[in-house]
Amino acid sequence: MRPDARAWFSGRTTPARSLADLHVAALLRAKRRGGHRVSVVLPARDEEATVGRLARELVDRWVRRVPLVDEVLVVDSDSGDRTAEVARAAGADVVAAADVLPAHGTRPGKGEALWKSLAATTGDLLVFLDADLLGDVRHYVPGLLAPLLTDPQVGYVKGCYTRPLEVDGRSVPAGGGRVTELTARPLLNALWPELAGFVQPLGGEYAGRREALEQVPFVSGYGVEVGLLVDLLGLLGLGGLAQVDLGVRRHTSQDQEALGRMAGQVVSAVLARSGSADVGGLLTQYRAGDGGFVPVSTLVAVDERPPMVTVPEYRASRAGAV
Ligand SMILES: O=c1ccn([C@@H]2O[C@H](COP(=O)(O)OP(=O)(O)O)[C@@H](O)[C@H]2O)c(=O)[nH]1
Ligand SMILES: O=C(O)[C@@H](COP(=O)(O)O)O[C@H]1O[C@H](CO)[C@@H](O)[C@H](O)[C@H]1O
Repeated sequence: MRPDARAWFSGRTTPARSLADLHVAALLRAKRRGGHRVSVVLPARDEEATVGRLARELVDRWVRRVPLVDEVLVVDSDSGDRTAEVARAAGADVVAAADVLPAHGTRPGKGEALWKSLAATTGDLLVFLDADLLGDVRHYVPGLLAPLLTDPQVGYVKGCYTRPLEVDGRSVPAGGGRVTELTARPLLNALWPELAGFVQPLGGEYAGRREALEQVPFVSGYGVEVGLLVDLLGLLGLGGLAQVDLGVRRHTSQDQEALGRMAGQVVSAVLARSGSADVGGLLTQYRAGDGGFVPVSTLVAVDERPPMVTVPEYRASRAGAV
């Protein structure tokens, strides 16, 4: 690892493996002293099985009992199941991604849901969590907020963790983060070695200051995490980034073909940022059929939304909020 990445890894990685690692009362004081509002955002597509427990725990613990959080918003990303109803019943605010900034239309993808969340929330600090998290994640929100509440130099914080893999309902202790290990990490190490200290560059749990997040584009699909990391490196410098060790992260996993498409989107986002010539953006995978291999092609080209500060309706709403 390059010296700058190693120094960053050593100096900017803090433990938050459980609530025991955190001084929640001090964080609450720091929030009040700084006059912060905190929004937690759950992008959710077809997560009815998991979003309810997660949203309920967040609202009960971090809004009602300990007011570290001011709003929990589930952004319903074109779900076909009861995600919205389940999240609302659990006490979360819910908005359909398609209903936010309707004049700007709607696009599929996680990054679209996250971009829209900037216009549907009020916090100056935002925390993003996947809606398919499993297990005890009580410490995730305070852990991700801690660097933002205690160090004004930090503008963006990524969670890191070990990644058990859930396969057919069985959990194996390692093997998760397949796109990270097989695609994102090799690419990032080659193209932005200063980011080599990030243990989970694609992780879905992160937090940031609105004043930073609103200044960068959001890749509309699964390239959003790698896009944000590279763009916020450019905006804030390595010194403005941090990571917290959240211990373990379990979530519902997708199959290899789906992750292949995800990897295609990540590669497109990286190539677009590395100055590579316009790439085709078409991924062809193969399914084995009785009569031989069947090609299946998917568009993985980068589609991204501009920095939210360039959106007039957003600027107007924020002017009204000041
Ligand atoms: O079009 C999409 C795809 C995914 N997601 C959400 O983004 C998070 C991460 O997606 P997923 O679980 O599919 O990715 P994985 O964690 O398996 O890499 C989850 O909360 C999804 O519901 C979303 O809001 N819109
Ligand atoms: O880190 C990864 O390799 C992928 C896939 O994880 P798994 O192999 O399903 O544990 O998961 C992440 O990547 C996505 C793209 O950036 C994020 O949107 C997800 O939140 C994150 O889970």
